[in-house]
Amino acid sequence: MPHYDLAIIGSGSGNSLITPFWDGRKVALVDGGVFGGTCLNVGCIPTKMFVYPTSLAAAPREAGRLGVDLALDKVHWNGIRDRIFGRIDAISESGRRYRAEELDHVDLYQEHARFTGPRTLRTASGVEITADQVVVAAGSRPVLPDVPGMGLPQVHTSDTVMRIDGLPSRVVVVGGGYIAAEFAAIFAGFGVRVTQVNRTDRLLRGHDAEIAGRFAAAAAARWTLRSGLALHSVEDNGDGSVDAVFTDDDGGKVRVPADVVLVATGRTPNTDRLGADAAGFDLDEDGTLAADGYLRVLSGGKPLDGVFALGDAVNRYQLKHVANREARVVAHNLEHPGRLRSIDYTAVPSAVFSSPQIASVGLTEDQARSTAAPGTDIVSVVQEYGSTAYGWAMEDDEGVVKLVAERSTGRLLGAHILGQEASNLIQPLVQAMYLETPVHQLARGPYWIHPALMEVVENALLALDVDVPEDAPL
Ligand SMILES: Cc1cc2nc3c(=O)[nH]c(=O)nc-3n(C[C@H](O)[C@H](O)[C@H](O)COP(=O)(O)OP(=O)(O)OC[C@H]3O[C@@H](n4cnc5c(N)ncnc54)[C@H](O)[C@@H]3O)c2cc1C
Ligand SMILES: NC(=O)c1ccc[n+]([C@@H]2O[C@H](COP(=O)([O-])OP(=O)(O)OC[C@H]3O[C@@H](n4cnc5c(N)ncnc54)[C@H](O)[C@@H]3O)[C@@H](O)[C@H]2O)c1
Repeated sequence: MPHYDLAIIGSGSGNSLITPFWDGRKVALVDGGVFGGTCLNVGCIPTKMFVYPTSLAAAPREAGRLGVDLALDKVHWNGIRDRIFGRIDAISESGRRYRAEELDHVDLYQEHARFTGPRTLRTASGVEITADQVVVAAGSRPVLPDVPGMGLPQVHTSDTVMRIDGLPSRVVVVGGGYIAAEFAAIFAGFGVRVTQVNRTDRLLRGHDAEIAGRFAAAAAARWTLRSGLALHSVEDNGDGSVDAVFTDDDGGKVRVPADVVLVATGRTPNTDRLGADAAGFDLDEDGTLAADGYLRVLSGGKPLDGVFALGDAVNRYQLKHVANREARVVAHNLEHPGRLRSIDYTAVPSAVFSSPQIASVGLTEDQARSTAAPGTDIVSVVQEYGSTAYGWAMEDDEGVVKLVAERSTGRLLGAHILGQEASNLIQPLVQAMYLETPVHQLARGPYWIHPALMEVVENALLALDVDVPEDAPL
């Protein structure tokens, strides 16, 4: 039975735990999937490598409004696909080889494993591994609704849809979350007839209602949006195409023909396939591992020494920058058991790389108003890109910055941006929330470059009706 100083399940964010500290110590890295995990192979990176070319393909529509006639000649899907995965597959393989073959102190087990005790694992081939310290970085996987037709070759999740052969003519996207929004934009930008179907009227739940509403209006101008329909089945038409069949609130059937159906109905943590019960690990209601602030896994409500978790297996954000931060905390705690550091989830931002983009941090307006202490005055503002010089240059009529703050203190509670470069424009607002910089100081202290698109953020801050102290910068 091989014994290790450290055993890690998951080569995604878990891979970064193998720092020089472990040179001369024994490490087991166990991954039953593709080396490098979700973000590299089937997540953030390949999706964004499709988002950029699709934004170029959508340029003629934008340019025409500005007096520049552009034409899209052809989208070489297979060429784009092969360029993207030519890079990614090579990175995954060289990472795998480095761990498997070039590091004497690391053993890579390329198989599924289950816990048989808190620090004991059994791999699929029957190897028993024990370790002084263990990290669960097992990630999450797509969930498919339990309806007929999910096994048809035309039905995909985000794990497979990026590798399909040839650009389909018609894609049905099922779901109203991040993945649905991003892939609907990718395919629509490439000229595919996209129908996005959501169960409820509300896309991007969890986002500020006004931003989600504006996004839905913008999306409906780019692809077909249907709501109030639940997936009933996918049926094979026998000619290579399928019908995605939905039921409406009255039980009526709606059929949408498609060449590809992308099911994007959420992801579930891989903790159910881990033997968490045998290990005695506590699970939260959503299936994530329960952990304390030091990211030690709980058992019977108490932290297990030397058993840590990170990423989608333990947090509800399901975001790579959160998994990366947790990995830094866990790496420190593994190396310094006497000086544990805790994770800080202050002001976690996120972005949806759709068309238009959305970026968000902090509370929605509804959350701010409903959680405010009695007597607290909440203020908000919506500033249009089109109200700034760069917005005029772009003839923008979609983009907005929405800010939510506390009037008396000028504390920024939430920021929500819809439009071009939203994922970049949000960053000074993330900094302000993290560093607790009041709105009047952020707006009036630093210079903001004129006439950059970022002026829309400056103007939103200036327009927020917060109390400004007399000695505030002018
Ligand atoms: C399509 C898509 C786009 C995304 N885009 C973004 C984005 O733009 N920005 C962003 O911040 N986030 C994005 N995400 C989310 C992000 O990819 C994840 O939050 C992140 O990759 C999670 O990392 P992780 O280390 O927790 O898990 P993973 O990277 O999933 O690693 C877990 C690994 O554990 C292995 N494993 C699991 N169980 C076992 C077991 N029992 N035995 C052996 N091995 C096991 C798996 O094979 C896997 O390789 C996206 C996700 C998807 C699906
Ligand atoms: N840019 C990013 O940061 C990014 C991009 C992609 C994914 N991700 C992460 O991956 C996670 C998973 O993404 P996702 O879009 O799959 O999940 P999600 O939770 O964002 O959305 C799931 C959607 O599916 C719908 N749904 C659920 N069950 C359904 C059913 N049976 N029938 C019809 N609709 C159903 C829900 O109403 C919801 O609209 C996200 O939480 C996100 O954190 C992040």
